[in-house]
Amino acid sequence: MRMHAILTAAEMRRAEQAVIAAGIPEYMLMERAGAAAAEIIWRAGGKRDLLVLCGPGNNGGDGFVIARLLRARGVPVRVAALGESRTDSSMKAREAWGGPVEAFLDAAPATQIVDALFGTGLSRGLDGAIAAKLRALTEQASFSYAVDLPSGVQTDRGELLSDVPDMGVCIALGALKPAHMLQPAAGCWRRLVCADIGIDASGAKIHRLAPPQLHPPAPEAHKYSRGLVAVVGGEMAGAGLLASQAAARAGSGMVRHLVQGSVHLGPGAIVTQQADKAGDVARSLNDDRFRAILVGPGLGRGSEASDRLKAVLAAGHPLVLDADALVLLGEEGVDAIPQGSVLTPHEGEFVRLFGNLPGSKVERALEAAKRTRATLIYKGSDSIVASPDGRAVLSPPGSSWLSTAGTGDVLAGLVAARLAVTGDGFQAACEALWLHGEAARRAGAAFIADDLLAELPAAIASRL
Ligand SMILES: NC(=O)C1=CN([C@@H]2O[C@H](COP(=O)(O)OP(=O)(O)OC[C@H]3O[C@@H](n4cnc5c(N)ncnc54)[C@H](O)[C@@H]3O)[C@@H](O)[C@H]2O)[C@@H](O)CC1
Ligand SMILES: Nc1ncnc2c1ncn2[C@@H]1O[C@H](COP(=O)(O)OP(=O)(O)O)[C@@H](O)[C@H]1O
Ligand SMILES: [K+]
Repeated sequence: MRMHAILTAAEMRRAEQAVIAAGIPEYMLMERAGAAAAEIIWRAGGKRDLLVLCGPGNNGGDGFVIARLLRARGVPVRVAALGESRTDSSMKAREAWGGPVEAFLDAAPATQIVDALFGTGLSRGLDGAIAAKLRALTEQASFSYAVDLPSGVQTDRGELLSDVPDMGVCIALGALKPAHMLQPAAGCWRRLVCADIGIDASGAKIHRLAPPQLHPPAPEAHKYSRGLVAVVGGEMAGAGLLASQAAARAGSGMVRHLVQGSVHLGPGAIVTQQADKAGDVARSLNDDRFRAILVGPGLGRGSEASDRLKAVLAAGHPLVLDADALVLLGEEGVDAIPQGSVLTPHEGEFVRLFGNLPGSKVERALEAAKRTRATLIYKGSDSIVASPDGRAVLSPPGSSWLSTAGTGDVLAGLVAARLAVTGDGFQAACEALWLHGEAARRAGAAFIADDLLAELPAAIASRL
C-alpha cells in the first residue's frame, strides 16, 4: 500500500537540497515540477485558453515552465507576473518562456487559470488588491489550478494568511505538505493531486491516512482470542451502547457493556452487565482476558463517574479514554493516564487536557502524545493520529455529516475493538479512523451515528 509522505516546508527544502547535492540542479527540479503540473492541466483542460499567474519566487518559476510547455502543445497561453523573478531558477524559467508577461493587476480573465504566485515560501498574507484580483480571476475562470498550494495558504499550519478563493485542482509538488490535509486550507480545492518530482520523502514522520490492510479471524479463533472489550458506561446509556455496538462490529470477539442503573437493552450479541458502583466495575474488570477497555462515552461528570474512571485506570488493561473521561481527567489528571492508552479528544477536550499549546495542529497533537506517552486521535474535520514516538497520520477531509451527536462514541468503540485485535494503539487508531470515515462515506447524507454501525461490515470487508 502506498503511504503518502507529508513534509513540512523546512523538510521539503531539505529534501530538495539532498537531490541538488546528489547532482540534480535546482532548475531541473523546477522543470520536473512544471512538466508534471502541465500534464495534469493538459489532461483536465486541453486546449482551452490559459492564464498563468507567476510570483517572484520558485513557485512563479514553476508557472513559467507550465506556460512554456503548454504553449508548445498548442494551448493559447498568457502569463501575468507579480513583478520581477527573484530566484536564479525562476529567472531561468522566465527566460525560457520568452513570451510576453503582463502585469498581474491588469490581467484579463481566461477560461483556465494557474495560481503560481506563492507556494511554500509564503511568509505573510497577500496584499488586499492582489488577493482580490486572484479571487476575481479564479471566479471568472471555468478551470483553476493551484501550483503546490493556493497562494495565501500557510504550508505547515494550514491557515489562510489572506483570502483564498476555491480552486478546482491543487497540484502538490514532490510531497504533500501539512496544509494539504489541515483545515481550513484543505477545504480550498475540489481535487488534490501529488506530482512526483523525484525527491526522497521516505524518512517522513507524517503521512496521510491510508486504507488499512485488515485480516479475517484466524481459522482457530474463538471469541476470547479475538479480543475481549469492555465498554464502561455511566449516566447516559445511549453513548455506551453506540460505542459497544461499534466495538462489536469492528472485529473484537466479545463486548461487555458495563451499565449503571437498570439494564439497558441493545443487540443480543452485547453482554450487558449492571455495574452500579465503582467496586462493581473493578470486579467486572478483574479478568485477564480483556484486551481493551473503553471509558468515557456517556460516563457523566459527577463523583460517581469519577470513581468509575478511577476503577478503570487502576484495572491495568489497555485503555481508550474518550469524552467525559477526558473531561474528568482535565489538566491535573494528565499524569494519571496509563502509558500506552489511546485518547480521542475533540478540540474542547484537547484544550481542557493540555491547555493552549503553541504550533500547528500536528505539532500540538505530537506534543500531547509525548506528554502522555499515549496515542492520540485529535478529532475534528482534520483528524490527526499522533504517537509518542513522533509519528503522525493526517486524515484527508471526510464527510462533514459526521458533525452529529454520537459519531465520536462510534469512533471510540472502533478504536477499542481495533486495539483489542491488534494490541497496537497507533495502528488501532489509524484503522479506526479510516473505518469511521469509510462508514460515513457509505452512509451518504444526513445520517445519524447509529447508521454508521450498519456500514461497518462492508467497510471492513473492503479492506480484507
Ligand atoms: N526549491 C526547489 O528546489 C523547488 C521549488 N519548487 C517550487 O518553489 C516553491 C517555493 O519557492 P520559494 O521558496 O521561492 O517561495 P515562493 O515562490 O513560494 O515565494 C517567493 C518569495 O516571495 C516572498 N513572499 C512571501 N510572501 C509574500 C507575500 N505575501 N507578498 C509578497 N512576497 C511574498 C518571499 O520572500 C518568498 O521567498 C514551492 O512551493 C514549489 O512551487 C519547485 O519548483 C520544485 C523545486
Ligand atoms: N465537519 C466535520 N467533518 C468531518 N468529520 C467531522 C466533522 N465534525 C466532526 N467530525 C468527526 O465526527 C466525530 C465527532 O466526535 P465528537 O465531537 O466526540 O462527537 P460526539 O461526542 O457527539 O460523539 C469525530 O470523529 C470528528 O472527527
Ligand atoms: K500557488
